[in-house]
Amino acid sequence: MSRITLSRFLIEQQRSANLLPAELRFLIETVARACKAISHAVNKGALAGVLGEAGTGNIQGEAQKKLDVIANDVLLEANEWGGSLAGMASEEMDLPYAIPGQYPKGAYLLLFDPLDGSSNIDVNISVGTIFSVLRCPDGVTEPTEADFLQPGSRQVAAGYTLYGPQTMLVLTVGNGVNGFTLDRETGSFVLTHPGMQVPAETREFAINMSNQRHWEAPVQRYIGELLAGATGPRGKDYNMRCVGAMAAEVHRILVRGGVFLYPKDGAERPGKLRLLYEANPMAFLVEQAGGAATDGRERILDIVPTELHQRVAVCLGAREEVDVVTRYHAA
Ligand SMILES: O=P(O)(O)OC[C@H]1O[C@](O)(COP(=O)(O)O)[C@@H](O)[C@@H]1O
Ligand SMILES: [Mg+2]
Ligand SMILES: [Mg+2]
Repeated sequence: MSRITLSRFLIEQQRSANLLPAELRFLIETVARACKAISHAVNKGALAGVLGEAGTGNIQGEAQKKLDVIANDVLLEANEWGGSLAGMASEEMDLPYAIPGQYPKGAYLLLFDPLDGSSNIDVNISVGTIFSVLRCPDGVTEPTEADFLQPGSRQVAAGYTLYGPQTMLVLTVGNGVNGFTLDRETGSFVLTHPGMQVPAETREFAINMSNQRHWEAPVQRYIGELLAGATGPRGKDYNMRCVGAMAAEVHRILVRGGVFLYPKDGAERPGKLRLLYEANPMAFLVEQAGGAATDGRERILDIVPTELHQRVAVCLGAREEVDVVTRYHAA
């Protein structure tokens, strides 16, 4: 069987499905190249002196790891020549980055979480990069924050790269979800997981149980019913898995099913995960794979953002489970 590389796959999408303008294809290939470089840094770990704290903080008051900063720089550098892009926004940058005037300007905006699950990095557990692509509004050459505040339903591409036992890039351009494994010998991402699908039903959930005291009543009720197992209202036993990196949780769901929740955890915080570069791209992927994604009340992709680093509650994965959680919030 001939191997389909990411480049070949993207060219096919451009030609046959007519889904992919050349500019968007270049952009995705550039992001994939940057992720390869991040993967090398992650793999080297202590050998390259990349573990530990950077000694700085981001806009959200979180201490940055060295790899948060390295991954952000790699993505910026790979993309800052412009070409396909008019601007970028990142978890690790307070403000959006407009492509400087001397470079050609493209039609797209790129948003990313350069290193997701960064508390895992020093203990050699999976981390990822999450990205989302929007169209730059017509006539805008110097995008500002307002230009990035588009609902997730307007994404033209989204994906993540998971740096685990294998490095995998999982992508949607609005035509299903496909997974590519990095072949280190050839340096190519190769299509290994075509047409990924989230089964409608599951017996597995992921949530950080240590926040239980902060959850609202509908989430307490839902998780209580799962924990009650076969003798409870759901009539089956559930298993729990929680990696502490959203990219890994979503990957598990895309491969073998499940549901992941990061609910509202206290009056002062609507959730932990960021809407524009975590929840939206993952919601797009999960929906494209036949699953569902809500904040407990509404579809994540319909939320109109008001801030670049806005947080949101997340419930995504198996449609049946997400429907139950969303119904309990409405009750
Ligand atoms: O440790 P907690 O509170 O459960 O948080 C875990 C969540 O936080 C995150 O690590 C946030 O991502 P960052 O590492 O990019 O800040 C998610 O990937 C993960 O689901
Ligand atoms: Mg993250
Ligand atoms: Mg991050």
